[in-house]
This record gives sequence, C-alpha cells and structure tokens, in this order.
Amino acid sequence: MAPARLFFRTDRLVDDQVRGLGLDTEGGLMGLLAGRGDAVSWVRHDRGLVGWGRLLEIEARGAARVDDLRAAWREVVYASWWRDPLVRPGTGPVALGAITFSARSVQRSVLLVPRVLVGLDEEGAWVTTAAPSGQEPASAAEVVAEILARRAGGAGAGTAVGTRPTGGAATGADVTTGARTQTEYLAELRAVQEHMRAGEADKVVIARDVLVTPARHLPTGDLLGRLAHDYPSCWTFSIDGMVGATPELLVRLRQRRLESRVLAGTARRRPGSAAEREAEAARLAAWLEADGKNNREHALARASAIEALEPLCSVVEAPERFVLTLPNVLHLASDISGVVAGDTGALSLVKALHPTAAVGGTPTPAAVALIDELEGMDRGRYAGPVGWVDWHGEGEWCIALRSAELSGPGAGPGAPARVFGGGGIMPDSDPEDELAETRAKMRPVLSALGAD
Ligand SMILES: C=C(O[C@@H]1C=C(C(=O)O)C=C[C@H]1O)C(=O)O
Repeated sequence: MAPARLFFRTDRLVDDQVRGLGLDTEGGLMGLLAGRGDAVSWVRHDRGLVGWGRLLEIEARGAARVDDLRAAWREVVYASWWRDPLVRPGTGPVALGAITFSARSVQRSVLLVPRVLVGLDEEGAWVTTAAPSGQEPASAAEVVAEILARRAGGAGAGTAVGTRPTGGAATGADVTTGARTQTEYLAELRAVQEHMRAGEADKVVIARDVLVTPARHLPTGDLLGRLAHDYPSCWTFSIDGMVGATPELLVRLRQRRLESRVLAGTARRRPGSAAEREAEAARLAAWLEADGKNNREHALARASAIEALEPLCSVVEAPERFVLTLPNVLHLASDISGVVAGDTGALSLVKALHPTAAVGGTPTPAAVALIDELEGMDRGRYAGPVGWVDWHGEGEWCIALRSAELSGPGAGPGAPARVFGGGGIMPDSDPEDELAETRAKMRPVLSALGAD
C-alpha cells in the first residue's frame, strides 16, 4: 500500500494567542483538552504536546512491531510535505505512539498523527496541523478560533471513560477484580519466587490489573487534567486509549544526545499532613538507599540499560543512583546519558531497550517467559513504550506505567478502565509488601478516576 501523503504546517502562536488560550497559566496546555474524549497528550511540568483528531493511524503487531512502525513512519515522512519555520523538538511532522509490552499481545501497537497538535516549550508555543495532501491544513488562527468557540459553547462533547449509562452516583468509582484476585496475586508471587530459587531468573517484574468504572461521566481530557495536576513531574500521556502519568523515561533523543532514567526499587508513602509526609519521605529515602533488596533490584535494572545502550552510543555516562520522590512513592533512580552513533533513531533505541529489567526482569528472556507463563493477563500497552517521534527520528519515549487502558480490544462504550500496577520481584521479596506496592503505584490513576 502506498504510504499516506500528508501536508503538515507548523505555526508559532503569537503572544496574544498564547494569552487568549491561557497557555501562560498553570495547567493551561492540558486545559485545552478539558471535556475532550479524543485527547492525545504528552505533558510534563506544564510543557509538551496536546492534540485531537486522528488523521492517520499506523498499526503493527508481533515481534517486528517496533521496526514496522518505524519503517511505516519513515515512508509517511518521505511521502509528505511540511512547512515548519521553528524546527524545534516536537515541531513539524510528529507521530505519537503506544507499543505493546509483549510481542504476543492481542492489542495493537500504534503511531498516530493527530489533526491538531499544540506544543509548548520554554521558548514559546506553536500549533502543527495536518491534512491529507491536496487539502490545506488549518491555520493557527483557525485552530485558536475553533478552541475559543468550543469553550464559549461550553462543549464537553466526546466519549467518556467507562461512563455508566445511568450517570451513576457522584461518590466513588466501582472497582472490581481484573485477571487476579489479591489472594491469587500473592500465590502467583510465591510461585515466581519458587522459580527464582530454582535458578531460573534473578528478578521478575509481575503486574496485576483492576477494573474501574467512574461514578460520573469523565472525559479523557479531564482525567488527564487531574493526573497532570497531581503528578507534574511525571509525563501525563494519552495515546489511543492508553493513559497515565509515568515517571520513567525510556529514552529521549535530541540532537544525537540520549537520556534515559531507570527506576527500580520502591518505597510507599502514606497519606498525612504536609509536615508528616515530608518527615516520612526523608525517612523512607534513607531506608531505600540502605535497603539490600531494593539496591540489588536497582543494580540489575541499571546494568541492563547500560548494557543495551553501550553498542549504540559513543559515550555512556551514568552517575551514581539517587532517590526520586513522587507524591505516592519513592524510587531508586539512575540517569543515563550518551551520544548516539550514526543515524540510530529514537524508535531503534526503544527497540534496543525494551523490555528493560525495570518492567521485565533479569535475565530478560527467562523473566519474560515467566511473565508469560504465570501472570495470567495480556499487559497490552501497559509497561510498553509510549511517546513520540518526529520527522527525523528524534523524540521522547517513556514506559507506560501508572497507567490505564480505556479502550481495550472489544471494549464497548461504558467499558471499565483497566488500571495496572506491578513491581520487581526478588527471591527475598515479601509478597504482602509487593502487593501493597502495586496499590501505591495504581493510586495516581485510581484517584484521578475517583476510586481512591
Ligand atoms: C512495574 C512498575 O514499576 C516499575 C517497578 C519498580 C519497582 O519494582 O521498584 C519501580 C519503578 C518501575 O520501573 C509499575 O509502576 O507498574
């Protein structure tokens, strides 16, 4: 099939337009998605990309899915035209993608080109519009007018997350068991530990899901607004029904420089007053830095990322690990950076890195085989790569953690959201602790859905 020929147009937004849209205010970029069901987002610290309207979907399945998406996107770029006076990361032709964790998933992996993509960085704001060739993409002025008209009309149209047809009660969401009950999950963790003690693997990351139906109509854009507000240092993403606020950067490629943030090793925080929580975070950080199991778990994930990157980078630097503090958990974290050799693009790096030991285990083939055998569910795009790629193969990809699938295969209108959480299991892990850790990791999405 001939690749799609698209015409992209990027325009800078002038100061009046930035103010008119509220992009100079806190939460302004995400605010553009309020009330929207067809929201696409990639936002961190109030900066990033938000969009709507699906102009093009490229889908792939199976073991070659990352290569297939990369090749198809390259063909689209070659066949397309664009006008981009800014030439900054995220301007010009951009596709956003969500890729399954496993080659065996029934879910699709996808790259999407939205009709409208609004970007904001430290230097300013822009809008990129796309249209099939032969048609003129909308101008920035037209997009701004469309947004303002929609706001003035109080539009909140669009599909909602798991809306109950009756509207339901305003208090609390419905949470039901996913693939495993909590008791079954504990048994599964013990079974995994048996395999590890038999020498089959050093670390295996096991996850579970719960099904959540919000009590009230909740457009995807509003869910994203809550996540971005509560977890500003995470990447709040929404691509093809996969939503979440993840702290884990798989790879950023910008002007040939690569950055990655490996997280493994976790301490859970408890609710409390601000002062109590601050004191608790300091205590937990000291505990995490000294804890043997968490440090061994982190060392495995860090080493596997460095090993995967070394053949692709001329320099790999990895300063000592540190503690990353988030509102729900603390993690041991390692930042890795390098200079990428040759014309290796972000999607090739994604392929080389995935699945990291932070979401698969060590050694990878044995860990993935145990996940397939014991986990009892299809992860879909959870724990898979999620992010964006531009016209010359640079971009930013995270791991789709702290996330939910709003539109799984066969899910009709009103289907519940599938919320995921997992953790690295070591031979000496305490299963009850690991179960509690998955609850803490689900908390961001659960509370955004009104289930906490
Ligand atoms: C698997 C998840 O998180 C991963 C596992 C971690 C751990 O086991 O300590 C920490 C961060 C993530 O790399 C998840 O959030 O579902």
